[in-house]
Amino acid sequence: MKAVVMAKGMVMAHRPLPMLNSMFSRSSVSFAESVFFQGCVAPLSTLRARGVRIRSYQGCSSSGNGGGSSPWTRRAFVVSASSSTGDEKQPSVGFLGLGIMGTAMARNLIMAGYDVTVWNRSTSKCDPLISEGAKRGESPEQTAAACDVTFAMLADPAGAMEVACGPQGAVKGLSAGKGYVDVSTVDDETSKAIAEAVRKTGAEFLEAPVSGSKKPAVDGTLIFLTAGDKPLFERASPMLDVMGKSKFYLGEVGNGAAMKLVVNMVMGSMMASFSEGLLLGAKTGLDPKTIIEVIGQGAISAPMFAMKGPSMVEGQYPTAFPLKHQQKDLRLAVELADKVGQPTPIAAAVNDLYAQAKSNGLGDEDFSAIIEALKVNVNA
Ligand SMILES: NC(=O)C1=CN([C@@H]2O[C@H](COP(=O)(O)OP(=O)(O)OC[C@H]3O[C@@H](n4cnc5c(N)ncnc54)[C@H](OP(=O)(O)O)[C@@H]3O)[C@@H](O)[C@H]2O)C=CC1
Ligand SMILES: O=CCCC(=O)O
Repeated sequence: MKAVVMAKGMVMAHRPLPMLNSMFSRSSVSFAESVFFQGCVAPLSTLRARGVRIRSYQGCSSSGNGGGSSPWTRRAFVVSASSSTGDEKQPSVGFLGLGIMGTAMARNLIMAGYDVTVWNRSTSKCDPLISEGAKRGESPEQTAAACDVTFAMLADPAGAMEVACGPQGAVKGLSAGKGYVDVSTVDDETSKAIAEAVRKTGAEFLEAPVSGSKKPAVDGTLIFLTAGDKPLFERASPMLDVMGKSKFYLGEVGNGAAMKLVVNMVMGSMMASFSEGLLLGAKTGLDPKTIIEVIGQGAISAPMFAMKGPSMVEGQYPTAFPLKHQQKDLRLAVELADKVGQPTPIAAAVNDLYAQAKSNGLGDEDFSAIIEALKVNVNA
């Protein structure tokens, strides 16, 4: 099967798909970059007119290979030539909520050639994506009415409910044949309430919270934890593949939310424990950089420690995952545990710590700033 490699909306090379998959493995980025700089064959509009359709996406980071730093030059798409009739129309996509995650995810859909309409409460956040080819949605209702499938990436349960079911909510624009995919991290009850409202319109619902933070969102390597209407899962899969590296279908609505809360409950505790370790070691005179190195070589090594540790030692917390959202997830996890009767004393204690950090003004910092709350406690 022949396929097409594209970057920045331009065709770069035609190769058999298995060859492309190996060429564009994460270790062969330099080839992607050289292909990018050497050739372009046809613009995306020509491909669309010919019925070419995106099949999958490889997030090729150029870092360390001397490539450009612009997100436009850091990736390539693999698209398959469509059937000779080219009769499968690409769905139009709505994206509601352009925060840290939503902006990067919507951008990947635009770059993959989808017809994307974006909406955000603070409208100025739409502007960069509009200049990259998106249409401006007037409201969640109008966006959902205009699109085949609409994604929502909101801060919390209240935001997700407002955007789906509020006065100008997406539900008012939905009808049979459309789909609503909520990728926000919320609790199962919120997700079920949105599912019910969506399904009453005849549209389909999928919850699809993501594991992975700002960089995986930029690189298109998120992990989708989906549940809900299977036909919508199948219909949305090409879009999920553009934004992510894998996807799990977990059955009934609520299971995706629960999976996401389990992941983030563990993550919040890990970060708090790592912070305690760094501070304890430093108090005893150990070099924190050596602590990070030792941890990185053993059984408790984690990409998160390697990635965040060095900046934590410098007292820097560039926001990828805001601390206020980590606290929200711990709170929701503890509430879920309470509902199903599972003791989670560690998560409950860690939730209190994050809540305290949030009330001390750290909410908009990265969640790794939790170490600051422990410095305050220790010195108090
Ligand atoms: N950052 C991360 O690493 C990850 C985050 N998540 C989850 O994804 C979701 C989004 O996270 P992130 O992008 O980081 O968050 P941000 O805080 O950057 O963005 C939040 C978005 O929600 C919107 N919003 C909040 N409340 C409302 C409301 N009442 N009505 C309409 N819009 C609202 C904001 O609009 P406005 O711009 O107007 O404020 C903004 O678009 C959260 O549920 C988070 O837990 C999941 C995985 C990773
Ligand atoms: O929810 C935020 C980050 C989650 C993750 O990195 O898996």
